[in-house]
Amino acid sequence: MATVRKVQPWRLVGLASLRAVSTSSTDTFPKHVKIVEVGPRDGLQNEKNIIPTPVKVKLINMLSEAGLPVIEATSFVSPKWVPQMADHTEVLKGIQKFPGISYPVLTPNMKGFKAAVAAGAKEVSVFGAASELFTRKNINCSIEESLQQFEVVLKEAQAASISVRGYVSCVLGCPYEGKISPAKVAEVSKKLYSMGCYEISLGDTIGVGTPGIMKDMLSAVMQEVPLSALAVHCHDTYGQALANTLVALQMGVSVVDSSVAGLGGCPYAQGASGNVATEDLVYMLTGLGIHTGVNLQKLMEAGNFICQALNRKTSSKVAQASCKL
Ligand SMILES: CC(C)(COP(=O)([O-])OP(=O)([O-])OC[C@H]1O[C@@H](n2cnc3c(N)ncnc32)[C@H](O)[C@@H]1OP(=O)([O-])[O-])[C@@H](O)C(=O)NCCC(=O)NCCSC(=O)C[C@@](C)(O)CC(=O)[O-]
Repeated sequence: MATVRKVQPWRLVGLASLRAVSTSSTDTFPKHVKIVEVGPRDGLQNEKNIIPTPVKVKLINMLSEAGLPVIEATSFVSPKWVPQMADHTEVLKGIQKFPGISYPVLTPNMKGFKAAVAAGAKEVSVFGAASELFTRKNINCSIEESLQQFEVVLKEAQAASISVRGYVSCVLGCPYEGKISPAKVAEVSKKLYSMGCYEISLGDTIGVGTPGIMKDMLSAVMQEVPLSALAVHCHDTYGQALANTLVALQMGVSVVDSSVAGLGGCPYAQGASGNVATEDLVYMLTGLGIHTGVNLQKLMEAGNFICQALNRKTSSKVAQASCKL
């Protein structure tokens, strides 16, 4: 197993000087980007060995210290389907809730929603897909049935003043169906938005997309859902996540999902690697002069902590570089 070197503050001096390298053509980018940190959920859900609950709680607390505005904490899904998330209640109850930070959790149905609310959730996410086969593999129903379940969750959530985010997976390709049409992504996104999801996160679940396809897909979705309600969620399987995210930013998207240390994958999308690393995203945004409110050094400490706990090398290029500088 790789040894994870500790991030030394002096190494960040090198990073700070690199940050001066910025582009002059930043006019089309948003001034501020909201980062949705999905590491504790998307990042850890696929880990084979059960991670002790205190490690998950400490990771989330460290990410809060780093200033991430949204940290997806866990999933209220079936423990038979995703054993790693079975400690959802303990995690959500155990973390320190920082003022101004949201800690959403995944809830596929009413059973998950009720358990999440009982554990103190103030925000939840429903998760659909633009692919019939992926929906079947992931949540054991058709797209239509999934939307019917989500509608019930949304009604209950609205009555309880709980915000709901909606995911659409497989927006740039599906592990079972291959190509997915932008029109299908737009259709599912529109339905989730019309039901009351305040934000739609568009997931390149298996990281197969390239910038041109991202542009076509976003152009179609933007006809149906306001730009201000869109987020992108790019996995980095083919090394395209930052490039795809950059295109989305150029098109005006200002919410980006990412995972500390680039951890992750989906149990129902074999071979998919983690999301774009939050460290790499923050580094790029800082270079573009885009504000995130995230402290890169504290973020790298959180990445270092979880990589040590998992006995694994970080997938963040920025964290790797900072250890070499
Ligand atoms: C949706 C189900 C539950 C349907 O699973 P099912 O087997 O069709 O459900 P069921 O209603 O027949 O229930 C089966 C058992 O699960 C229980 N159950 C039922 N619901 C719950 C619940 N909420 N929490 C806890 N337990 C639950 C239920 O009580 C029952 O227990 P039993 O009677 O056998 O003891 C299942 O398919 C499931 O849990 N799927 C989760 C899959 C998952 O978490 N995937 C990863 C997240 S999605 C993702 O990573 C993509 C994303 C979001 O990151 C974006 C991207 O990258 O594209």
